[in-house]
Amino acid sequence: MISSERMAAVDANAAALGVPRKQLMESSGNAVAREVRAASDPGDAVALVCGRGNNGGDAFVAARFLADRDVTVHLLGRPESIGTTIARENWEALRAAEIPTTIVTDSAGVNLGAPDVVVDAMLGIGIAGGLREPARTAAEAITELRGDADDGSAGTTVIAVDVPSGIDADTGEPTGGEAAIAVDADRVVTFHDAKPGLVRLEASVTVADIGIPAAAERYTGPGDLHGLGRDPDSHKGENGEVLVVGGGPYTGAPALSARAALRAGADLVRVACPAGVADEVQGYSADLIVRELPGDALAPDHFRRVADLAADQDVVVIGPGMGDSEGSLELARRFLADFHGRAVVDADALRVVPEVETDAELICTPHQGELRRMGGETAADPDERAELVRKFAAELGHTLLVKGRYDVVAGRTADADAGETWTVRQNRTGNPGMTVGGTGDVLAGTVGALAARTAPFEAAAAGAYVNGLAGDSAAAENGHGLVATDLIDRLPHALYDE
Ligand SMILES: NC(=O)C1=CN([C@@H]2O[C@H](COP(=O)(O)OP(=O)(O)OC[C@H]3O[C@@H](n4cnc5c(N)ncnc54)[C@H](O)[C@@H]3O)[C@@H](O)[C@H]2O)[C@@H](O)CC1
Ligand SMILES: [K+]
Repeated sequence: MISSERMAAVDANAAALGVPRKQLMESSGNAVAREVRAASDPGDAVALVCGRGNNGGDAFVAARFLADRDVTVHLLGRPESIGTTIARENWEALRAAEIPTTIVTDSAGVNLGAPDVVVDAMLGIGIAGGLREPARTAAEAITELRGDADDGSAGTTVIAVDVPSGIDADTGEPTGGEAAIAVDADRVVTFHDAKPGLVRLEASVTVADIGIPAAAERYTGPGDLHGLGRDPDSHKGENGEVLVVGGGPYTGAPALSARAALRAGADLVRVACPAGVADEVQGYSADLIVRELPGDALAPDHFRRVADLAADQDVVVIGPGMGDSEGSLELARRFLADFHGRAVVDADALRVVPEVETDAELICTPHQGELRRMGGETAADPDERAELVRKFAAELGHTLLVKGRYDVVAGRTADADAGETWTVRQNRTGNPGMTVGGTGDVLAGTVGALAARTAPFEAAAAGAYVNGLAGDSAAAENGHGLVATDLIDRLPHALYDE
């Protein structure tokens, strides 16, 4: 089962793996043609009713695969207004092949004749709101042709491409509201994986394999960055306020996390650190806002102050550079037990996570050694390791990002029917040069900034991906001599250039 949002991400990941959408469209169209063939005989009349997006594009391809049927392609809208290059190219291929087409510019122009089969390729997962004209009138015409399937009359068979037009693939409900018009299909050919909304329809559903490599789902890719876009009208603070709690024995770590959070797009980042190191932390960058806690190390009596500072933050990053003194660990314990928000837990703070009962949503970012210390297991085989991490995340009830040559990210994803499920994804970006100190602090800050804008699992997956990309770009310039600060400056590029 896959949501339309995830489907779009997987599609982008497939393109990055060298399987572009036009290739997928060829497979989708072929699958639609197979379904038409199964529902008709040679010579039968087939009307393909097409919108101007890629859903229509699938049917343009299907028409080429139906040479022995009497096909007519009805385009709803002017050819110049076809919205995507690949759909337009397939439209032009139809014209060049002299396959019969008609152009329907308004509702009065809807005339589907009396076909044996109608292919509904008006709208797929790109629909917004209720069906607009002329799609609305065409949907009514399709319903009329289909007749009352229950009375046994041999009406026209209606085959929907991906999802019946006017239906939300995620919910199965009409996109224009309960009473809105949508196509009633006999069959649906959907692509790659079942969609949650389709199981609620009466239509029979075929899931067609269109050649999306399993790696497009198993590994993070550019699609995992969807949904992180900033709203151009947003105000200061709306793109995230992050509090980094750390420092004491080390000063660089909290500063690296905080600067990474800024570069990953957070608007305001504060560092709460012991007063004894505050000047040094501040000295790394004028961009940082430093809040001092009395003494030289994080301690239990900082609890109230840290909780107050955290109260109005989107995300807290706790752990970088705090060390493992009992007092500092006790502060982490108390803070996490009391906290209700979202936090990235890194470095020495990780070891308290299994001991703490909390309502907070945690994203834990251990390396293999820290994972073991938390009670998690690891394995040499990547898939086995991924499954162990998935199970451990479910057991902890928190998102895990386990760093390694392939990072493993496991977390909760919502599934309308199954309730919550725990999913795992791996990340292949990054390189051996990143074993240098500080890259983990950069990752924690990056994930912190992203977790202010998207759900924990998505933030962890996207963070691992961009951190590795930034590392690869740093390695391209500095080889194995790369340092953690090289990554920070490359984060915006990794996140926002496609
Ligand atoms: N991996 C994927 O996601 C794949 C998707 N494919 C196809 O691509 C489809 C999605 O394509 P698109 O994203 O181009 O979107 P659609 O083709 O579903 O719809 C976009 C078009 O519909 C118009 N539109 C939107 N809402 C409307 C409304 N309420 N009334 C009338 N017109 C409306 C838009 O202006 C645009 O022209 C899928 O459903 C599937 O059929 C396949 O080609 C292959 C792989
Ligand atoms: K459709």
